[in-house]
Amino acid sequence: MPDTSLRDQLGGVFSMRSDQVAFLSRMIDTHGDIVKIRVLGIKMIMLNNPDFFERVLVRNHENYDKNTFLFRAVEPILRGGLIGNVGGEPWRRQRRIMQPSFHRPKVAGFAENMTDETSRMLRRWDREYESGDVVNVSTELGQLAMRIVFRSLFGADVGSRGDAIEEMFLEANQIVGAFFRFPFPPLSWPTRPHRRLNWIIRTMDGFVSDVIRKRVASEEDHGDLLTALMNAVDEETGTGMTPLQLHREVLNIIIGGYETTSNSVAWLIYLIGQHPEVQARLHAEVDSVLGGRVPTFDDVPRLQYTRMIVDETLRLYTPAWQTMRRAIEEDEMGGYRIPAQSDIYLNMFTLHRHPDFWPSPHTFDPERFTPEQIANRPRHAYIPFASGPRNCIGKHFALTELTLILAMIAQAYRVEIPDDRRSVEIEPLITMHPKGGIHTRMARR
Ligand code: HEM
Repeated sequence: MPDTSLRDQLGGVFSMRSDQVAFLSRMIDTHGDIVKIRVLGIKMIMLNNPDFFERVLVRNHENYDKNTFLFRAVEPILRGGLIGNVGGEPWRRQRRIMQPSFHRPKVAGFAENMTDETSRMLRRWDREYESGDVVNVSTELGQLAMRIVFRSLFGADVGSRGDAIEEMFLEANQIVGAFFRFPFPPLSWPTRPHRRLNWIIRTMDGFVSDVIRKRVASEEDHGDLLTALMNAVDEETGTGMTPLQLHREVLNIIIGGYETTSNSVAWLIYLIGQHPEVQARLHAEVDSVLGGRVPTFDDVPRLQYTRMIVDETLRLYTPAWQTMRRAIEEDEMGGYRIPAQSDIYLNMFTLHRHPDFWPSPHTFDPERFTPEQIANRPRHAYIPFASGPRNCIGKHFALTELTLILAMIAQAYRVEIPDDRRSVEIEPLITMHPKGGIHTRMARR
């Protein structure tokens, strides 16, 4: 199997810290779609081909679990919740219990939270900004995504703590993101940022325990995700979650559902602001489908071009851009032997820009997502929500949210990226951030 040279192994220590994505892209350009990466004593096999992704995530998924250094490293944060759960029967049971709470009818019920919160944000923009003001939309959209996930989970119980919790989340993400770029010292070492991270986790725990405790005492059905999860039972055993497991899953849902969507909307705004012709078509679609009214869940399938913009944005700036698996038994891929116990590194950012499947891969072009073009590509060339049994449980929630938010912003505003803000670097933290945020000129339509 192609291997990183000694020079790259040594240089990789610096490169992974300064520009991880460029380093990994270079390894693929040099060696092809399967390559051994070795940096700082960490060994992993990086894959970059739709067939290989399909093998790991779908066809031979039973052979791959999450017992990898990446998930072990974030265990103090995810603590056995669905995202980092190693796999096997404990994961399967949790997923069985939780899956119905994310089915279509449930998501339909959350759509109103999404449109209500977006309307509130737009009304505030109308009050606070003059038409033509330049706004850092990343901050605004972070708040919006947090409010939507909190309101969907806790109904009215979020209260005034939402803003403080959002700030803590951002800070935690910076600390963990820095750790991912350079995983030393371990999170368990009491450095200043790691102590701060622990404090944030304890504060979040306090908040979540508080809400759950009140809920258990009240026994009321609040019609939110928390109630659904509290009442959810495993259809095979008839048992539900313990309060501790529920607590962990709530935190995993916040972690899975906040940053990913907030960054996606920021990139959406950036890309339509850079492409006036796409924005004009978007405006034409939302005007004709919605005629000025607030969209509903049933409008989502009709907002076809809006959805194509969403899909193309998730390709270019795929939020959950990397993950890992461990090969339990030996396997084979592309004629190469994958030894048992290998760490497998899956990078969706490079996969989604693979030149064999994406002509002009770095160009924004929503036309890639017409039904004809989708049919002409291998299915696993595009997997922003992963694939197979461990795909994103919140996929429909997220796609509904992104489509509704984009449609509502487009109904109200024309966005334009000022010349001095057009070049935005990616910041690969846990999710793919726009470095310094997205600044746009917002003109009321
Ligand atoms: C644009 C938005 C989103 C993207 C791109 C995204 C992406 C992903 C990906 C790639 C995975 C698989 C991770 C892996 O295999 O290591 C995943 C898992 C997960 N996501 Fe999302 N996600 C998004 C939104 C959400 C939302 C809104 C929620 C919850 C409301 C959520 C909750 C979860 C959970 C709980 C898992 C773990 C599932 C399991 O292992 O069974 N995500 N997500």
